[in-house]
Amino acid sequence: MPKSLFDKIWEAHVVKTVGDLSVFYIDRHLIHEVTSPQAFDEIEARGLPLFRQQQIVATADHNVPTLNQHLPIQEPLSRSQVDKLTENCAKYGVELYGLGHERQGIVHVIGPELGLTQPGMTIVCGDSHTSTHGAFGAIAFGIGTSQVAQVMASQCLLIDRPKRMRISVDGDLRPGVGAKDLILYVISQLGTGGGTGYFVEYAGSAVRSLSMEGRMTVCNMSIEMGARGGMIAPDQTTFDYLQGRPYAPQGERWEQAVAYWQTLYSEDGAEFEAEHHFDAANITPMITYGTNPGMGIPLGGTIPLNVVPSEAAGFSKSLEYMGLAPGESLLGKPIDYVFIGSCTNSRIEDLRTVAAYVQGKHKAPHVEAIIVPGSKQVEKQAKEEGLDKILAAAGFELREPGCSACLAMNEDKIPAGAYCVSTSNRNFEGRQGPGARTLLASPLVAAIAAVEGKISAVPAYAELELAGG
Ligand SMILES: CC(C)[C@H](C(=O)O)[C@@H](O)C(=O)O
Ligand code: SF4
Repeated sequence: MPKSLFDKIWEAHVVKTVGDLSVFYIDRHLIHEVTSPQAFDEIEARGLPLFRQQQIVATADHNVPTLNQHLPIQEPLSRSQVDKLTENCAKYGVELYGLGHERQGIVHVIGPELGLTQPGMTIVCGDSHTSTHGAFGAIAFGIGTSQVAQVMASQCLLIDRPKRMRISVDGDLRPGVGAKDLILYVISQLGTGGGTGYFVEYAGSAVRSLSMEGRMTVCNMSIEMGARGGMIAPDQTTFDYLQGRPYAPQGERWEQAVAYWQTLYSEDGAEFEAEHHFDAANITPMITYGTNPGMGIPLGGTIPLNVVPSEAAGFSKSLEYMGLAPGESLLGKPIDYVFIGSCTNSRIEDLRTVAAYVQGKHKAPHVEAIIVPGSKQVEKQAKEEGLDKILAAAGFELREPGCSACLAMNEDKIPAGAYCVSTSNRNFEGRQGPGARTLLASPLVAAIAAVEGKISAVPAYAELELAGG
């Protein structure tokens, strides 16, 4: 029977089945300061050793400040979380890319960057956006804290097998439309529960044409439609990205690895419990207007006038929180903040996109524009390429790496009532600070909004529309 990409990796990692559940082997376990302390406590309380601590890699990202990282963390809770991680890693011999390390960064940015994330692997982390790593053709998913302890103790998880879904996007993405628009579009079509119970494979020519950064953006947001994870079959783009990275196989082992990775694709006739097809030509620059990532519309569109009765109450509450009305267009809406960052869009390509647009321009005076690179390496590369100067000249503040205002667990908060165009992945109430109003969009849409001081059309796309393209 023809196998899917998911089937191949799944079957290679099932140690044994117990009724409907499988003992599933984990190749890489990534940890951070938020969800690891309780797991370490449990290991400690039970007097267990870490089964394979060399397969665990840690970073400090959620609680780190993005200014003056060389100084002790001021905020007591954040400091204790990060200190605890450092202590636990030292005690248990876990490799840590902590604050001050030249390769520190958001866990989902540094995994791929270090070459820890590889095709065919199983990767978990106590973090929902672990789905990001699926961009390399891995089965990667977020787990709860008790499961973090389970993997620490056994390098395995007891889980049920998810159903398979394939989402194909074919055709060429239009100018000004990127990976973020693609995934916001898909989620707006399928809804935040559209992927529940499934593991998604993204396929089709539009997906194939994306860079690794773009593929990570897409897989990152799989969780926002309820999916367990997302994945993309590895190809030459994947191999080129990985070659020479610190943890990537070298020499003869590289050749062997590539030969194996080339077998990782869904065969013709492979079975999927659900399939969806989209045409890339229908995807426009996107923006969200509500308080879940499924509430997205084309940038030039209008907020729906009404929704199905079962969702009416939530819809009204959401619009009230956002200070927006049904039928309203977002174009021309003044904004207060622009946040470029998060594991969705804080990689070098994202910073390049922003810099290319803002070069020779300046942000609007009333807008605060913050760029938080995903990792020290992204920050370094941005400086090497001179992007820091372009961004500074345009009035953008380039900070130090971390999760930052994506979820405001550090000092970086958007004030109550303020509108923030954000390249992150969640627009929940209070996500960026109590009362903050988040509008999710691509780095390009965010950069344009910063310069214009209001939500504005993407020029390349608008011209195309005017030309009848
Ligand atoms: C703090 C962590 C557990 C959480 C997650 O699981 O996703 C965070 O990263 C987020 O994005 O909300
Ligand atoms: S950047 Fe945001 S979404 Fe990503 S791991 Fe950090 S808090 Fe979660």
